Amino acid sequence: MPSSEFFYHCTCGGLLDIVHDFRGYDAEYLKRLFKERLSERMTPYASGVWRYKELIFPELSDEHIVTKYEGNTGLYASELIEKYTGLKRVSVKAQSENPSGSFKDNGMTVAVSHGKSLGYENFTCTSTGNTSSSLAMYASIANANSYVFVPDKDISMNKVLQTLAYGANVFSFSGTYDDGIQFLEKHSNELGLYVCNSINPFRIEGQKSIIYEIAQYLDWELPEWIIVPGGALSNATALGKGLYDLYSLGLINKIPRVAIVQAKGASPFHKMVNEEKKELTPEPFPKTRASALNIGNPPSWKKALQTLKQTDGITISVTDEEILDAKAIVDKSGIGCEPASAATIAGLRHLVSKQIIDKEESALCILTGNLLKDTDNLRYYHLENNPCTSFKNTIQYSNLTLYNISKKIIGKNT
Ligand SMILES: Cc1ncc(COP(=O)(O)O)c(C=O)c1O
Ligand SMILES: N[C@@H](CCOP(=O)(O)O)C(=O)O
Repeated sequence: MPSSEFFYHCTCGGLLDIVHDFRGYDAEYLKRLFKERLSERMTPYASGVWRYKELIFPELSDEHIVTKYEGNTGLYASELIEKYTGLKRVSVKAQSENPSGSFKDNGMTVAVSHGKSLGYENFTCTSTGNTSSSLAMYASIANANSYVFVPDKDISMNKVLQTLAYGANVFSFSGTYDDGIQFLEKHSNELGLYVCNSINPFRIEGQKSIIYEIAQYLDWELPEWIIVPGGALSNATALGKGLYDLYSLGLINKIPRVAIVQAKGASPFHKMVNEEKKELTPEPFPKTRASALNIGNPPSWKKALQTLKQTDGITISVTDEEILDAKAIVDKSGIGCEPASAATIAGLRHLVSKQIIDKEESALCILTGNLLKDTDNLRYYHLENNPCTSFKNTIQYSNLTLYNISKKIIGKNT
């Protein structure tokens, strides 16, 4: 039995937020501490999240930390991406290299550690597949149970299989992520389940580490723009909060501008900002091939609005075609990502072409999920959509035909 029940909402109905007292922290001391911890091995501080424990969850005793040394992901530049976006100074942070293959691990390690510290043994989430894979992985590491609720359509089966493989109990339901959240908000406490969706403020605290790690890697000087995809808006929320921490602690001296990119078919936040509305109108039937962004009622929209205010940020939406074309570029660059992540590259290309981002400025895109998370879209883009690479035909070629065809194609490319 948990020692105390955990609630996610304030009595006003809004989501809870965690406020730290950073008084007494010195920027130079923190920089030294975080640098020293880069050489840690097999202690919680070897994690790219817990390295920054003082800024995330200082009160937690180390024995409660459930970690898989998440974070510590690559920061890359690519000529292909530079050409595609039209920006000379662009880099990508590959959260896709996290242990379960998505940025969710940065937040999940903190949420599961917190739940365990309260004595919970039963964890839950609703998910389009990445949150559930991440939760299932950490719950198993913690010898706990996970119960996850996934929509019965428009999500990637690879992610559901990954979730099952890690040992979760999976319930599929008819509806979207938004319906799943409503269900958990109503029933989780009664069922004794600890919710690991991003309505849980500990998820947001953990996800702040993404921007901490980027800042530390870049010697505390950030690019002019940071671009994130927007679904439930947890990433955008954590980014704004993390940037504010870094700035108020004196670890950076300038806050970059944030651009949040939504998929056109699931863009209620962008619409609200664009139409200068005060309240978000939920999209009842969100629909995008970037299934991780298939969210019509993002729980964290108020917090994400705060990010826009604090960073002089902007929003944009991009079509599925733009997302898949941008994804093909990221994949071909050798970095790779799932469609939702590529929304950032598609968005950046748009912003540069509209001169909202100047060609001389610098930008960093956060790639949120791994290339292999969604093979349906790979099949659609590279096989179904492209007669040249139809495996059905290739297998039927005789050796001689194959030799002649490949010689022709290779000759054209060299
Ligand atoms: C791979 C991936 N990218 C982007 C997102 C959107 O992030 P957020 O919901 O924090 O806006 C998600 C899921 O939420 C995701 O799984
Ligand atoms: N893409 C997400 C949906 C948002 O989930 P949350 O963790 O922010 O609640 C997923 O993978 O489920």
